[in-house]
Parts: sequence; structure tokens; C-alpha cells
Amino acid sequence: MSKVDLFEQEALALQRANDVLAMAAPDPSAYRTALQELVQHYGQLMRQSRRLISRSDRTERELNQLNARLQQLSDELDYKARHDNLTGALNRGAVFERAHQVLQKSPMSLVVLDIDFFKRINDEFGHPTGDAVIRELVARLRTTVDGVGVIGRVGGEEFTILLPGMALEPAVVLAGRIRQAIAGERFGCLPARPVTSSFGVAWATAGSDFEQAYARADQALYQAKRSGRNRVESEETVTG
Ligand SMILES: Nc1nc2c(ncn2[C@@H]2O[C@H](COP(=O)(O)OP(=O)(O)OP(=O)(O)O)[C@@H](O)[C@H]2O)c(=O)[nH]1
Repeated sequence: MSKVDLFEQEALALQRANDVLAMAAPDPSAYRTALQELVQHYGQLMRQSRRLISRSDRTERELNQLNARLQQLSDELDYKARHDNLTGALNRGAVFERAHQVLQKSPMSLVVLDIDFFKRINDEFGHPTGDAVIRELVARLRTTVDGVGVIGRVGGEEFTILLPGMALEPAVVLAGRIRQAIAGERFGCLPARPVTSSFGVAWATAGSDFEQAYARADQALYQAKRSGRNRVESEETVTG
């Protein structure tokens, strides 16, 4: 297939002008014709170049906007993959990942908590009220652990709070404050009855296995449930 020369007309005009220049004694009208032709093609080239430049500027702006939108969508996807969409807390996968990262560098305490008799709340007041209770509970967790802990929703009505660098004793004290922040004041979405939670607290050394610490906290939580609920137990108070 023969190649199309986009500048065929311009090349011909240039060739004719060169031919005139090469003549030993050209006729002035030949100069004039060649110059006119060159002026016409040169003007045309300038107009087309301006159009192309402005089109390419527009395309670049559109591409930049598309790139920014793509980045925004990718950030949104990343956020959704790591957060629980009911509460905005980290989801189970993300909070476990964060725990592993923390334990690579420092020790930490962790609190697991579970809303007491949550099934009854759903059964008596409906699932939407149950959802509202979960949201309001996370809002209270945020107010209490703001800046100190990382909140994750690890199950339907079960949450974990990572407390990087915090020893077991202050973590138990903090869990007591969270317990009080939940049980101490009726929920706006459920004024008819109090909401309470049970807590288990454990401590993990730097470099240790998070799953094992989580199991110890879970055992303590189980003990808190068995001992009457609305209370805090730590791995040190677990009796087996
Ligand atoms: N509204 C709502 N309910 C949920 C959600 N996820 C789990 N649940 C409910 O949470 C309830 C958990 O009930 P159980 O595991 O029996 O525990 P519980 O009633 O809280 O009792 P204890 O933990 O022993 O105090 C179940 O009825 C689930 O359907 C959710 O996202 N929204």
C-alpha cells in the first residue's frame, strides 16, 4: 500500500519555489507565482497547526480529568474494600492486617467487645433499629478511643479495638470507660432500654502472633458473657 503524503501540496509548492530559485534568470512573474503559492500554503499550515494545538490542549485537559476521576474511583474502591459500610470502621480483614503491621514493630493491647443480647434488640425493635444501634455504638467507641485506638468491626455485633503500645492494665481501664460510655446513657435510636456490651482484653508482645492474642481476648470476652455480661475481663482474669 502506498504511503499518503499529508503535505503533498505543500511539498509541491516548495519544489516549485526551489525550481524558480534555481533558474539562472527567472521571470519576475515566476517569482511572484511561487511566492504567492508559498504564502497561501504557509498560512494554511499555520491555521491547521493552531487548530491541532488547541485540540491537543483540550485532549490533555480531558485526559487529566479522566485520570483524576480514575484515581478517585480507585481510592473509593480501596476504601470500600477496607471498611465496613454500615459504620465506616475497618472491616475484619483490614483490622487484622493493621494488627499484623503494628506487631511487627511494637507491642499492643487489644479489646474485643460484643453487644449483649443483640438478637433480642433485633427481634423486639426490628433489624433497622439493630443497625442504628451498631452505628451509634461505633460513634461512642470513636469518641472514647479517638486518637489512641484503631476500631474494627470483626463480626455482626462484634468489634475489636487495637491499642498500639498500650500495656494491659491501662487497656483494661480504657475498656471500662468504653463500657460505661455505652451502658451509661440510653441510645438515641433505642431510648426504650439500655444497650450494654461485654469486653475481653489481651496483650501481645512485639513480634508475637496476633491470632493467638485475639483468641485470648476472645476467651476473656466469653468469660465476661458467662459472668453476667456488661463487664470487662482480661486474659489475666480468665479462669479457664
Ligand atoms: N441489625 C443487625 N443485626 C445483625 C447484624 N449482624 C449480625 N446481626 C445479628 O446479631 C445477632 C447476634 O446474636 P447472637 O450471636 O445470638 O448473640 P446475642 O443475642 O448478642 O447474645 P450474646 O452475645 O450472648 O449476649 C443475630 O441475631 C444476628 O442476626 C447487622 O449487621 N445488623
